[in-house]
Order: sequence, then C-alpha cells, then structure tokens
Amino acid sequence: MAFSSSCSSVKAVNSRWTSPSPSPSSRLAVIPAFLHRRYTASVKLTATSAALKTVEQTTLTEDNKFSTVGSDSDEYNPTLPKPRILVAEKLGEAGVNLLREFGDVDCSYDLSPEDLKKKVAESDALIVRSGTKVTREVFEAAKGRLKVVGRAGVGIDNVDLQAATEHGCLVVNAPTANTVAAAEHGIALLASMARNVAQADASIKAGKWERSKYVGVSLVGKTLAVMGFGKVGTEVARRAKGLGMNVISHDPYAPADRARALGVDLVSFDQAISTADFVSLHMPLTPATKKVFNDETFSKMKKGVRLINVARGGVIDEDALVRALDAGIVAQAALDVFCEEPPSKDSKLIQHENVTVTPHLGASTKEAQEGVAIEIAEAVAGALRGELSATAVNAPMVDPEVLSELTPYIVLAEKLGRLAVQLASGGKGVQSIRVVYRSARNRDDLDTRLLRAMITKGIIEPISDSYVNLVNADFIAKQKGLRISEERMVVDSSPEYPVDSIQVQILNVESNFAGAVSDSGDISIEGKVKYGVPHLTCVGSFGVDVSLEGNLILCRQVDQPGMIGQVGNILGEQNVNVNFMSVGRTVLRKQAIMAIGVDEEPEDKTLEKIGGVSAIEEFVFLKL
Ligand SMILES: NC(=O)c1ccc[n+]([C@@H]2O[C@H](COP(=O)([O-])OP(=O)(O)OC[C@H]3O[C@@H](n4cnc5c(N)ncnc54)[C@H](O)[C@@H]3O)[C@@H](O)[C@H]2O)c1
Ligand SMILES: O=C(O)[C@H](O)COP(=O)(O)O
Repeated sequence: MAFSSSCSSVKAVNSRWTSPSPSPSSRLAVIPAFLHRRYTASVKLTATSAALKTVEQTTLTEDNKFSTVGSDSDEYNPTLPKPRILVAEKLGEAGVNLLREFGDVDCSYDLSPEDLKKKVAESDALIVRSGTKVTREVFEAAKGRLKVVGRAGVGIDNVDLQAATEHGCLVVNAPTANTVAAAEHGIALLASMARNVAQADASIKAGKWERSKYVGVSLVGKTLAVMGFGKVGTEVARRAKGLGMNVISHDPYAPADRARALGVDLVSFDQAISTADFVSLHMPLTPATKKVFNDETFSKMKKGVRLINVARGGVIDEDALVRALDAGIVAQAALDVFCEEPPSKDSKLIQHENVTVTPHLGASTKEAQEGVAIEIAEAVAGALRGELSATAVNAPMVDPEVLSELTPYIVLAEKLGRLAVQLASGGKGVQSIRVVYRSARNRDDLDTRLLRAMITKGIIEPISDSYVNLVNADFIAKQKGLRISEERMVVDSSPEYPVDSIQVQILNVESNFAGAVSDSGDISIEGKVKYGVPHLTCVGSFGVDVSLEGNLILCRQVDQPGMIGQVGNILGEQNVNVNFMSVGRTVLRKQAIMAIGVDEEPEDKTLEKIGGVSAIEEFVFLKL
C-alpha cells in the first residue's frame, strides 16, 4: 500500500476497490452544454437542459452533459424531443433544410413584437436577419428556453447582447458569407452614383431625355476613403484599386501591413475625410461610431465629396447629411442603410434629388443568401449540440484544437468547483475564490476563460437556482458577488499537456470538513487530468488520488491499518460500489484522509455507519 505525505507526490492505493486505470480511449470530452439532450455532439459535447440546476442532475450519467468521445452516445437519440428553431426572417432554403434535419423548424416571418415574444417562449433557437429587433423583452419572454440567437448576417446591432448574455443565451452570426455581396453593392452604388444611373433611369421613364443634366464624374484617379478596413472594406478597396482609384482607409484597429499589401494607406479619421473625393462607410454601428458623420465631420470634408453607406444607417446623422447635401458639401450620397428601416416615405433624405437609395440590399444576392443560410444553420445547430461556435459573439471563441485539448480540463474544472463549494459550510458565505493553474507552458499559451467559466458553474449551481454556462458565467459570478482571482504558475512538467494541475481555493469561509482546510486556513482542493480523466489529487494539505467519477466520500481518520477494509466492508454490505479509493496523510500514524469514489449514493444509515468507525474523526459525502 502506498501512502504519500504531500499533494505533489500522491500515489493511488491499489485495493480491491480500486478501479483499473482508465484507458485513453475512455477520455471524457465535455463542454458546458447549452441544452439539448436529443443529440450529443459528433465532436465533443452533449448538452443539458436549462433544468441543470441541482447536484443530482449533474452526476455522470448518460442522460446528462458528459459524453464520451467516439462512443455510441454520438448517435441521434430519438427518445428526446427535437429542439425547436424559430426562423423569423427569410432564410436561404439550403439553411432551412439543414436545420430541418436537426430540429423542428418554424418559419414565421413578419411577426409582431408580441407574437415574437410568444414564440420564443417555445423555442430553443431563434434565427433573424437585420429586420427583427431581439430586445431585452424578447429574452425575458423566453424565460430561459431560448439558448441561441443566430444572426444570419454580420451586424448584430439589432440584438441586445447584454440581455442575451445575462440570460445565458449564446449569440452567433454568419460573418463571412455576405462580404463579397456587400462589397459589390458598395461598388455598384459608387459607380451608379458617379454616373447618375438611378436618376437618369427615372428621368427617361418619366418621358424625358436629359443628357446634359446627368453628366457624371469619373472614378479613375480619384481618392476613395474606406472607413473601416474589415472584411467588406477590404474587398471594396481591392475593387476600387482595380478601377484605378487611389484608396486610403481609416480603421483604428486594422493592421497597417494588411492595408499596405493592397496598396492602401491607413490614415487618421480627419485625414481620410478631408482628402477623399468619395467616402465609403464600412464600420460597425457601435456607441463609438453612432452618428460619427455629423455636422462637424461633414464640415471637414472636401466640398463636393460623394458618400456611400452600405454599413449601418446609424453611423450617419441623417438630418446633418441633408444639411450637407443642401449646402453642396456632399454632392451626392448613395445609401443602402438607414437609421430606421424602412425609412418614412416623406424623409427629406430619401427624397433628396442627389441621393440614391436601395432597401438594405447589400447582402441580397442569391449566392450570399444561400451562403449565409448555411453558415448560420451550422452555427446554430452546433450551438444547440453544445459545441463552441467559431462565430460566437458573446462567448469565448476557442480554436477547435485548443478546445479539444482543454476538454478534459474543462470537466475537471467544473468538478473541482462543485466539490469545493460542497466543502464550505453555508454556501452563502462563498465570496472569494482563488484558482491556481500549474502548467509547464508559457503564461500566454494557456487561455483559462473556459476553465474559469466551468469552475464558476461548478461553484454556483449547487448553491443557487442559476443556470450557468459559458455565456453568462462571468456575469452571474459578478451578480452573486463572487470574486474569482486566477494565478498561473509555471512548473517543471510536460509542456505536452496544457495544464498540470488546477487548484481551487475558497477563501475566508468555514468548512464542514476540517481536513479540506489548508495551512493557510482556506478550503483547498486540487486536481489533475490523468489519461483524460479528472482526478482529485489534493484535499487541504493531504495528497490523494481518486478519479472524479460518481460520488465521493472523504474521511479524515487516525492513520492506522485496516481503515480501508472497514469502510469498504460497510459500503460493500450496502451494495455501494467503490470505483476508486485513495489514502493520503501528512505524518505517519497521525492523520490521514481517505477519498472513496462510489458509483451509488449511499443511504444515510450507511454514512452513519462510516461515521461510527472509531478512528474516523470526520467525513463528508460529496456529489459530483
Ligand atoms: N448593407 C448590407 O447589407 C451589409 C452587408 C454586410 C455587412 N454590412 C455591414 O457592414 C459593416 C462592415 O461589415 P464587415 O463584415 O466588414 O465587418 P468587419 O467586422 O469585418 O469590419 C468592420 C471594421 O470596422 C472597423 N472599425 C471599428 N470601429 C471603427 C471606427 N470607429 N472607425 C473606423 N473603423 C472602425 C473594425 O476594426 C473592422 O476592421 C457592418 O456594419 C455590417 O453590419 C452591411
Ligand atoms: O449585417 C449584415 O449582414 C447585413 O446588413 C445584411 O443584413 P440582412 O441579413 O438583413 O440583409
């Protein structure tokens, strides 16, 4: 029998109750699951329902959020209800078909705000374009059922992200499929505005032939300022260069070398707007960009400038634009987007003879709409399966490789949080958490956001009725006054693994198990991943080694022979299966901690019998 005396060198006790070492093929791969149990992820995870709130529901059973990679649980489970997906705006057919393979799809367009609220209360996912306002009221009306909002396009300014996050609802978008369409529309507006195509067309249709009235301006040699050098802005710049234009750009966040590679100079805002003959807007609508084109900025523009907007109406003060048009500062404007959509019929801006308008058509090509539909359908279905989305807007985006590497540590993190909080006497006093990640990798090579979120989930869910997931973990922690500080320590272990150990400490709180209190007076537990399986390796100052499967009994006892046999017999008599057992001690023949992993939950009388063993000074039963 191997005993150990510190947390850093622990050996498992091989008794007849000790399960064989788990093989790498039984690696658990888990993710904070969003919701649905009908499917488990083909890649990584299964989901829990919003009802995942009690310790009982989070034990390792087939029916909950943990799945075994590559196991049969990757199969469709017909006994569980399909997720309901509400598609509230027209979506390309290919995307709808993809969604139908996965869930019950309700395509209901042009819903009133009231009808939308009614429908979301019965939906797991909602898909919109720019025409639906997904407000705080919508999330409130969903009463926790809505787990994913998919924005079939780029701009998410019509979704209340803060409210989504507070409600634990993931927002995903489809940011790439309509880039070219938007850029092409920008170029179409630029060229048609310069040559008065729309006005001349209307004039002929009105029976006129006005050749001298519609003399245009040439593009070649003119300076175009691209405001926002992101996906669309870059494509517009590329095309404008092909038209022989001199292109400059303003974007405080774009890398200069990417611009330079296209022959585009990144300049200041004032320099861009004061030197350009054409200004094309491609920045998102944010508090910083709202009405950034206003009386003051128009006054700095070159007289006779031409303006194109295929980004968002709200970046322009529309009344100021009318004034600038009337004053001749802005010679012409071509607008695809408006502060209010649709704009009012008698809007001075829309009716202005020097303004060309289209009804938010930037993304509206057949190709782009099919692409966007597929992109968003895949993102929503993935999120419903509990996968982390590469296009998540309000949750950490994690590279799939990093995710697969971190997956067993994510399981460990949640279990450590769950165990630690059960060791505190009186959950309400839990305020201050310290997490120490020991790793052989450089500090910058370990992204701990997922781990922190799962520790938070593990701590909060057993002591509250909150549903915690990756999206809302930080928010709920803050709301509950939980302070989580993180430390990373570089240790001399193998850099092949992202984390060597995770230690979770609950500071300034009493424990119901004195053995879990470390020398510093805090509840402290530590765990590692071994062969892909989370293990508890330290409780207070005692080293143990028990795989975190099933439930756990911790006993603090006088270190003497025969303890394992006595407790094992009590459990065996009550038909409670021991899956792992380990003993750690600090000083020979003084005190030891016995950690016993059990598959079943022992009855109270069984636990009482364990407590009755004379050498046992205290014990605690913990649900994983
Ligand atoms: N009209 C349409 O149908 C249509 C279609 C697609 C995209 N859009 C809109 O176009 C805009 C750009 O889309 P994208 O896909 O290129 O997004 P993107 O995120 O790739 O690019 C936006 C760029 O704007 C930059 N930016 C942010 N704040 C800025 C500021 N204050 N000044 C200058 N630049 C700033 C960012 O750094 C980023 O490079 C978005 O508003 C999107 O909603 C409209
Ligand atoms: O942000 C976008 O993707 C565009 O504005 C397209 O919006 P739409 O999906 O409403 O056409």
